[in-house]
Amino acid sequence: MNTTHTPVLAVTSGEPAGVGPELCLQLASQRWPGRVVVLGDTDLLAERMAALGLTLTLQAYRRDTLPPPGVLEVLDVPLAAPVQVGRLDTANARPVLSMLDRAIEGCQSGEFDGMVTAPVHKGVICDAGVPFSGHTEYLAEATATSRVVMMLVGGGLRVALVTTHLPLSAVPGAITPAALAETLAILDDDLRTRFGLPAPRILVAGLNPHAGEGGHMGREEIDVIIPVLERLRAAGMHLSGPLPADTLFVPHTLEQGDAVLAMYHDQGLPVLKHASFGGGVNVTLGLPIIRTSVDHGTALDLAGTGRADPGSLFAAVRLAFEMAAARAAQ
Ligand SMILES: NC(=O)C1=CN([C@@H]2O[C@H](COP(=O)(O)OP(=O)(O)OC[C@H]3O[C@@H](n4cnc5c(N)ncnc54)[C@H](O)[C@@H]3O)[C@@H](O)[C@H]2O)C=CC1
Ligand SMILES: NCC(=O)COP(=O)(O)O
Repeated sequence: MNTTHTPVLAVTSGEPAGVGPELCLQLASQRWPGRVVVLGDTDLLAERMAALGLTLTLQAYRRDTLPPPGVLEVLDVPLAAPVQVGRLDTANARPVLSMLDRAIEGCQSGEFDGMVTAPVHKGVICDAGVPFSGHTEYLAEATATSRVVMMLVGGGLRVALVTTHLPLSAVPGAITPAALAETLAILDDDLRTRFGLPAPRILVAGLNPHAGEGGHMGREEIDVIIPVLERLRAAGMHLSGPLPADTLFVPHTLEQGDAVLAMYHDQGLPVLKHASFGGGVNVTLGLPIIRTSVDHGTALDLAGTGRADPGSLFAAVRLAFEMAAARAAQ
């Protein structure tokens, strides 16, 4: 690793009416192995700080000026409309996307070593007229990456998904041989290169109850999943499955793998969140840049109360620094 380089992370503060801004303020309470730059509206952050009785110093981010210890660096991304805590406003949807654009641009140019995202509200961005299904898909498009993989880490588990934010009715059609093979290739590669596992063992879930029960409860296992797994095993990957998803998560089975590949969002994430909510991290694999995120949403019900748990954001920042260090060491 280049010892003279101080790693810099961009942290987008997300939906301004939600808990993101106040969680970002709490980043100043921790010591980090590099610079943490919060992207958001400076006035809103100052307002939220005063409302919660927090005493810390906000300082405008300047790329070439190291901040004194203990201050929170802010890269100002002004909002379009005043914010009422807990109340969504479509007027602020585009500034929320501008935070992402600025962070992505900074990661691509080398200004930032990675980005960490506080939660956005997908619905209000769509209501503002911008089709948006999640950071994961937005980042893939913005970086011209044809496939990325969502993986959540926490509670001793790593759970990746073949499909992300699509209606349940569209899931079977999206489990194609290409989608499954590309997802496994990205997962296998990132577990080796970014998570230090030289021969990752992946537990692959079936799609249907009991992994299709020999074709009596669905044919996706026979028609798609088994042939892909056989092909990739022959190519050297360590894959188990397709395993019935209801028993895949029992301790005895989990011990036999380093990561789980679930077929869809609500097959994998409820288990992960049950095991780790408040301390889990969402990582986007397969991107040319480093991106981690919290495991929770905008929590509009908690915004402005100071009761939101910052544990997941802290874990996301920690992991992004670790990934940046691993990349620098390669
Ligand atoms: N990374 C992201 O940008 C994510 C965004 N979302 C978005 O957030 C919005 C709201 O989603 P919901 O399903 O309501 O999930 P949510 O995570 O916002 O809330 C679910 C429950 O968890 C609680 N909670 C959330 N964060 C917490 C924290 N830090 N500390 C303590 N309690 C916390 C909330 O108060 C609520 O009771 C949706 O638009 C969704 O798409 C959801 C997940 C991730
Ligand atoms: N359930 C995870 C989630 O919704 C986060 O998605 P993304 O915004 O990280 O794509």
